[in-house]
Amino acid sequence: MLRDHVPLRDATRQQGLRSVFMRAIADIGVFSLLINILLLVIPLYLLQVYDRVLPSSSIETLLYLSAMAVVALAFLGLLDAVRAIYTQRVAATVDQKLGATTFAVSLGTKYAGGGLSPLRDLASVCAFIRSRGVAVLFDLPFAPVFLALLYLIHPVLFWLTLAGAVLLFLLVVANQLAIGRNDALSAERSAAASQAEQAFARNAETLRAMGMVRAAAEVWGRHVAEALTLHDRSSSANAIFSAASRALRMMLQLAILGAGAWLVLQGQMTAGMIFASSLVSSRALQPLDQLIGSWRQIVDARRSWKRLETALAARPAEARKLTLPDPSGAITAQDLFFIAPNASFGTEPILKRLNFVIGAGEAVAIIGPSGAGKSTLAKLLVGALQPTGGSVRIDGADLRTWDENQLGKHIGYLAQEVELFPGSIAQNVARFDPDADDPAIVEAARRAEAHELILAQRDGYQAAIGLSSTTLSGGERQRIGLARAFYGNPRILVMDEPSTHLDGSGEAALEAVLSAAKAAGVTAIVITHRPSIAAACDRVMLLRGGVVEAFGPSGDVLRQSTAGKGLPPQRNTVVTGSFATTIRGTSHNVCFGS
Ligand SMILES: Nc1ncnc2c1ncn2[C@@H]1O[C@H](COP(=O)(O)OP(=O)(O)OP(=O)(O)O)[C@@H](O)[C@H]1O
Repeated sequence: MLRDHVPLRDATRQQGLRSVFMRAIADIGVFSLLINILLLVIPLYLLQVYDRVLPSSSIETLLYLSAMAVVALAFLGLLDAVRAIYTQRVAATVDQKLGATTFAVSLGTKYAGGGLSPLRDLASVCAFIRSRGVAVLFDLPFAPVFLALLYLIHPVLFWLTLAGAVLLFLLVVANQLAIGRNDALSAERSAAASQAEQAFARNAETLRAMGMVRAAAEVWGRHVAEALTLHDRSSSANAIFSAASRALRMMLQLAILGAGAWLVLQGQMTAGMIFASSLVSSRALQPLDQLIGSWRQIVDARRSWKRLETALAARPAEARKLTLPDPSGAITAQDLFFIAPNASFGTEPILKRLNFVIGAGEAVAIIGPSGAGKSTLAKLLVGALQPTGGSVRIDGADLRTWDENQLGKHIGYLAQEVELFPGSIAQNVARFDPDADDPAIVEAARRAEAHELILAQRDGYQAAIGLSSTTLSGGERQRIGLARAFYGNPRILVMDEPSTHLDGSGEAALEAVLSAAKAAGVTAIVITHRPSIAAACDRVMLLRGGVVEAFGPSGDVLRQSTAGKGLPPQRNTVVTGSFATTIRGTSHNVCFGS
């Protein structure tokens, strides 16, 4: 569970991980050293049996040697198991230390993995740490030690094995060249397939209703097919190189045996040395051979780690922020400027140097045509987006200087698309606060006029919301989202089109909500296309093309917007009641529309 993870603000987090790695490298290094020493047991045993036991026909020596070898091999097995368990623990520690931060990074907007989740990268790194690949890397430095031993047995055997090692190394390089690019492309295509799958699954009903299932399957299938083709290509190459390296190793073993026999015939070696050197030579080459088998996993893990490290490093430093006095709710925008983070050069900014002040306890409606930047402004005001330039200040303090956990409790935000999360309705209303008390949940629901509709659900407040929360209607979701925004009596309430799904009574309820908020001194900002809701506010801000075109008492601004005073000529507008309504996508003028 997240709560078991180290808190995000632990300043020593990265340092802690480094010390875990250093300690793990030292400990696994010691285990590997002992394991590799014990790997010499069988060659030594053979040497002793051939060169001592057989010439002396001593059963006693044989039994004694065998007992020693069995004990040593049991110890080897134990060490191998301990090393494997230890690496599992290291993986669990990495997961625990980075889990919460990685989760927070995954909530960020853009990730270098191009669709890959940082959590998937963390999982891939941890899977690698748990795998045999780590043991291979730790065994690799002992290969030269085995080579040196061979030199002591006979230089010819050493040169022969060294030549084999060079050939195996060339195979490792060729293997990487053959599969490296394919693997990267295959990962990209898999990510695209999984993105498409998630998007299609979220909108399965639309796909079915409009007969798009086959077309969607084709789009998804294309990505999967490309990924599989690339994966198959690199897997085939990897299989060929693995087989070639195994064959090469066996041939080398044969060559060592042959060369050993020749050296015995020349009187330069004993018979026992033939078998001992064959085993030592195979130990020297084994890590290189295994390296080819584990290569893809090593490369994947390295790539994942690099991406993760970059993303974690790019996270703003989390120095402890001073707890400021609770906000009264005054908002100031200073030269507020926003351009989409991934925008190409020359792209028009979404918001262009906005300057305004909203007093504590004021109710402000933001109106404007589609694409004016209203939702973007709402996100900037609640800190969901960071401004490209300028600042948003709450009670005079830049949003960036507030402790987000402290400020978050005083902000209620209802996004345009209300998403509820898996859990009960009560948990959703209480923002998953583990210490939430029931009266506060009910109070928030009542203020959002959601209490009755929640009670009408089969399990009331305990009703479970699934992954897609489709059992609730759009209006029900919106009211529960509103209750969530009200939870904890926030000082600032930002609602992005809260009336989208509301019927006439819902709209009246929303007006009542606004009046109640005003009476409680809450700063309420509401983005709306409904004239009655805008009229219920103290002031109205008319936003168009990323600039504030008018900001004043609601009556004045609403009159100005309906009269089209000072605005470009109207096109395709429909007059409803006393207000002109935008037909989306065609009008450039009037503010109210569906
Ligand atoms: N992440 C983004 N990347 C690129 N462009 C964006 C991004 N977010 C918003 N935009 C663009 O910024 C403009 C303003 O969007 P925004 O959602 O703020 O408008 P809006 O006034 O709330 O519109 P509506 O009334 O339709 O909800 C739009 O043209 C939109 O395409």
